[in-house]
Amino acid sequence: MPELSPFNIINRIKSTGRSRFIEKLMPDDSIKSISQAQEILLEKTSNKPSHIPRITSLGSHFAYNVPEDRPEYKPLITSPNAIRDLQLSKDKDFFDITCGNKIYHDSKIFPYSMSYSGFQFGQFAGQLGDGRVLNLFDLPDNKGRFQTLQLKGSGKSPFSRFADGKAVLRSSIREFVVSEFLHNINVPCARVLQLTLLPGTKALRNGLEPCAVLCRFAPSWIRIGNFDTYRSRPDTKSLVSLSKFCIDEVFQNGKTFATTKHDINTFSKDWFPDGNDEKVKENSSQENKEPLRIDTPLSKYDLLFRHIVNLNAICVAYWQAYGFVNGVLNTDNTSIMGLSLDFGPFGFMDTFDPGYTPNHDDINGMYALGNQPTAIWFNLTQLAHSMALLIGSGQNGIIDIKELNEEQEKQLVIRANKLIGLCANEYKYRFTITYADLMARRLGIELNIRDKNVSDPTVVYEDDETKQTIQSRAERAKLFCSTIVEPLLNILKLTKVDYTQFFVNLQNFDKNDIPDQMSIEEDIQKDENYISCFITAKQRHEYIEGKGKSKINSGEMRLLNETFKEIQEWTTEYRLWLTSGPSPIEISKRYNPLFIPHNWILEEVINDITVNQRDALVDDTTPLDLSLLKKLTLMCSNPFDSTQWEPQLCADASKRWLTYTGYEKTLGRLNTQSTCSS
Ligand SMILES: Nc1ncnc2c1ncn2[C@@H]1O[C@H](COP(=O)(O)OP(=O)(O)OP(=O)(O)O)[C@@H](O)[C@H]1O
Repeated sequence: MPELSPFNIINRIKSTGRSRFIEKLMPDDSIKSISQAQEILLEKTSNKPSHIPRITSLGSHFAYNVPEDRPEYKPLITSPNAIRDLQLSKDKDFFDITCGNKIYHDSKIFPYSMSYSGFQFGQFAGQLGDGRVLNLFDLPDNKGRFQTLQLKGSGKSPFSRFADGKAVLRSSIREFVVSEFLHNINVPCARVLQLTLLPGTKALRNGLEPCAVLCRFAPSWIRIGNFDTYRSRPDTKSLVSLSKFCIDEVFQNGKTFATTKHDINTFSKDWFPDGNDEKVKENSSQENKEPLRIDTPLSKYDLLFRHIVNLNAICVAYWQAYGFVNGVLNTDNTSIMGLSLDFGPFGFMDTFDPGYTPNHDDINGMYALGNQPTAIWFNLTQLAHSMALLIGSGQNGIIDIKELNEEQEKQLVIRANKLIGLCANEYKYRFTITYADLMARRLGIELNIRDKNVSDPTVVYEDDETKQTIQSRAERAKLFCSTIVEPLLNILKLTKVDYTQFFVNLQNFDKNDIPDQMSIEEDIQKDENYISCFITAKQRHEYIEGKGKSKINSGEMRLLNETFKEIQEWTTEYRLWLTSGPSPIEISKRYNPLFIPHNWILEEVINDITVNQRDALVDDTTPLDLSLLKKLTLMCSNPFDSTQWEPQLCADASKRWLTYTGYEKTLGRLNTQSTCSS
C-alpha cells in the first residue's frame, strides 16, 4: 500500500470524521442533544454533571462527557504504525486532542462514554460502562475503515461508580506495549496511538502512582457487556437498535457475514467431539430432542450472532497459539469484533503451562490459559441469552418481550437454542482449525485448512464451506493436533524451555538438517543444536553427566530418558509433515515473533521510568530518558524483523529480552502474576 501524506487531525475530522454511535443511537437521557451537551458540559465548572455517577435512564447507550482538566500533559510515545495508518501528522493539535487537553466538537460530534454491563467471574455485575474512557470521534484509516478514537484515563464519567476515572502510568505503559505487539503479530486487537503522562496527577493504587492518558482506537468498542444491559433491564427497543447498529455500521451492512452458501446446518454435527468417540456424532437439541437444524432462512440477527461467535473463536485461537492470557475474561472485556481488549493483569506464558494465569486474584484459574476458549464461549452464550428475542424470532417480526404469549415464547426458545447449538459446533470448528493452522505455520507446515487470506482474521467465510471441505479440514486438523501439537506441548510442558524461543530456534532447521533415525544416546552430542530446541542446557548437561554414573537409575534420569524418546518419536512424525515445498522458515517467519513482551520485561521498563526517574516525572526541567520504552516499542512494532530494532539503542536490553534465561537466573521464577489494580 502506498504511503499517504499525513494531515492535521482537526482537518481530518472536519473533512472525513463522524461519530457513528451518536448519529445512530442518540441518547434518550438527561442530556439529549449535542447542543445541550455543549451548553452544559463545556462550562467551566468543576462539578460537571457527567462526572457524577448515576444509573443512566432506560434506552441510553451512552452519555455525553468531557475530559477532566489536568494541571499538565507530557507526550511520551506515539505508535509509529498507528499514526501512519490513520494518516495523522504529529503536530500540536494531535498531542492536545490525544490527551484530552483540547476537545473537538461540532454539530454532529461530541465526546461520550458508553454504557455497558457485564458478567464478571460468572456473576452479573450490573451497570459498569466507560468509567474512565471517552470516545472522541471516528476517522477512516488508510483502508477506508472507520476507527473510533478513545481516551482512557481522561477522568470521571456517569459510569465511574466509586472510582476516580484515572489510569496509572504503569498500566497505561502495559496496555500501550501489549496492544502494539499483539496487533503486529496479527492477533485481532484494539490499537494504541499515543501515550501521554499527566505530571501532577496521581492515583492511589500500589501507593500514590503517576497517571497517564492513553489514546487508542478500534473499528468498534462494543462489548458483549453492551448487550447484557438490555437483558437485565428488558428493553426490546434498545436491543434492536444496538443490534442494527452493529450490523449496519460495525459490520458494514453485514458484508462479511455468512451467506446462504455457508449453511449453518453443516454444524448439526460436532466435528470435534470430546472424549475417545472418534465417530462424528449427529447432535440433537437438548431442549426438545428435535434434530439440531434450522430449516428457515437465517435472519440478519442470526447472522450477526453467528459472525460474533466466529470472530471470537478466531481471536481466542490466536491467544492459545501465542500463549497470551488476558487474565480477566468477563463479558465487559469481550469485544463483539473478537478483538483483544482490556489489558489488566495479562501475561504471555514463559514456558508452556495450560494452568497459567497471570492474574494473582484468579485463585481458581477460571481464566487460565487452558480455560480461555471455554470462558469466551460462556460469554457468547450470555450474548445469545441477551439476543434470544432476536435469534429466536427468525424471519418473523420481532415482538416486544413484554407482549410475547406462552406459545410464542416456547417457539422462540426452541429456535434460539437450536441456533446456539449450531453455533457451539461452529465455534469449536472455527477455533480448532484456526489454532491448528497457526500452530502448523509456526512449525513451518502448510496445512491448507484455511483460505489464503489468513492475514486478515476478520474474513471468516472466504470460500464455500461445504460439508466436504469442512469434513476434510476437520480431519486434517484433528490428525495434526493429535500427532504433532499435543505430543509437542507435552514435551514442552516437561522440559520448560522458553515457549516463544522454541519456535524461533526450530524454524532455523531445514528439513534436511533435522536428524533422521535419531539415536538419543549419540545424538544428544551429535545433534546438539537440534535437541537444544527442546531441552534446557541444564537438562542436557545433567544427562551427559549422569549417564554411566550412579545417577543412571534415578527418577530424574528416567524422566529425561522418556522425554528424549518422545522427542525422537515427535521428530519422526514432524519430518513426515514437512513437505518438499518451501523451507519451513519461509512459512513460519511471519508467524514466529522473535521476542515476547513478557511481564518481567514490562516491569523493567516501567521501573526504569516510574522508580529510577521518579523526580523527572514531576520536574519539567529534568529530561525523561525514554530509551528503554522506545526500544521495547520498536521491538513490538517490528516483532518479526530485528533489523528494525535500532541496534545502537539499548543493545544490552534487547539481548536480555530475547530469552528468559537471564531473568530466570536472577529471580528464579517464571510465569509470574500481577494484580488487577490499574
Ligand atoms: N479508575 C477507574 N475509574 C473509573 N472507572 C473505573 C476505573 N477502573 C475501572 N473502572 C471501571 O470498572 C469496570 C471494569 O474495569 P476494567 O479494568 O475491566 O476496565 P478498564 O480497564 O477501565 O477499561 P477498558 O475495558 O475500556 O480497557 C469498567 O466499567 C471500568 O470503566
